[in-house]
Parts: sequence; C-alpha cells; structure tokens
Amino acid sequence: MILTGPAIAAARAAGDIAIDPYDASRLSPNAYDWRLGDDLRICDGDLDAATPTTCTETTIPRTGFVLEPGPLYLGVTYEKTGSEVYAQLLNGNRNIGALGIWVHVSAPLGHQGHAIRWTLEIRASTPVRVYPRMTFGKLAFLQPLGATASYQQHGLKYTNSQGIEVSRLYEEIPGSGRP
Ligand SMILES: O=c1ccn([C@H]2C[C@H](O)[C@@H](COP(=O)(O)OP(=O)(O)OP(=O)(O)O)O2)c(=O)[nH]1
Repeated sequence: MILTGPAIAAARAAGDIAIDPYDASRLSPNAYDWRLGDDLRICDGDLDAATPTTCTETTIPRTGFVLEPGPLYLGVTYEKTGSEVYAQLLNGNRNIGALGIWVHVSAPLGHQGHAIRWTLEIRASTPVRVYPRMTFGKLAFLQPLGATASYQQHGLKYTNSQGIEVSRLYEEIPGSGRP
C-alpha cells in the first residue's frame, strides 16, 4: 500500500517518518516532492565494478550546471529521509522526465531503518541545466508486509552513508582492487 499525502504528514507528526527539511506544501496525493542537493560528483572515465569509482567533485552554482549526455553524475537529495516503519521509493517526476533526466539508475528502493540523504545516479538524455534545490522528483512511502526488518540492524554496505557515495560493489568481488 502506498501512503497518501495526508498519511505521510500524519506519519511524520507521529515520528514514524523523517523528512528533513520538511515543507508541507511539498506533499502531493501520494508522495513528497524532494529536491536536488548542492553537491555533484562527475565520475571519471570508464567504470569498473571491481574498483572504487573516482570522481571530480563540484558544487552546483546558483546559476545552474549543465548536465551533459554521457557522463554519470552522482548527486544527493537535499532532504534526509527515513523511516523505521515504511519503505521508500525515490523517483523522478513528470517535469524532470520531460527534461530528459534520469534521477537514478535502477535503484529506487529505500529500506526501512535507513535514514539518509540519498545518493543519486544522474544521467541526461540531452544537455540540460539544473539548479541546486530544484524539485527533482517524488518520494513515496510504502506499507511493508511481513516481520519487522531494518537496514540498520543488518549492517549493510551503505548503513553509515553520509551524502554521496560511490558503488561499493568492489567489496564483494574477490581479488578486486579494494583499498
Ligand atoms: O539510488 C539509490 C538507491 C538506494 N539508496 C540507499 C537507500 C537504500 O536503503 C540503500 C541500499 O540500497 P540497495 O538495497 O539498492 O543497495 P545494494 O546495492 O543492494 O547494497 P546493500 O548490499 O547495502 O543492500 O541505499 C541510495 O542512496 N540511492
């Protein structure tokens, strides 16, 4: 089941959902309108799943930053969101899709028990200028079914994520160039 906007507001008031900073006017019928954070990492060259990705870091100026087709950009949500009770689905929205922007690459799920500023894997289909703290998509909350589970308790790779993080899949690949 997906939470309605009023249900998201009520769950936040009850302490079951954290959205920081929060702005009630960003609620829509079934989601919260999240924003693009200020920082961006531009991934360098070819990527290798067995090696930590190297990136060039930048801050998106108030005058905007042009995303180009081709490079993979790692961005971050402006909001820190999380819930011990609900799972989350982070996506773009109609406005962002119509600008040819992918806000993540095949990674929409936020686990229960994981409160973070999300890492975004951003791609552009055509050159497009983006601005810090612009609305970048919709965040939905889902009522899970089954025994209680928490990402935090499982101590998975991104448990202690602080802002933008590169893929840590290299930790799983035997003989990889792990640091
Ligand atoms: O684009 C995304 C997708 C997910 N997450 C966060 C939320 C989620 O709770 C966590 C783990 O996501 P996922 O389960 O997809 O990670 P994984 O690649 O399977 O790694 P792990 O082994 O840690 O589960 O990462 C992001 O920051 N950005």
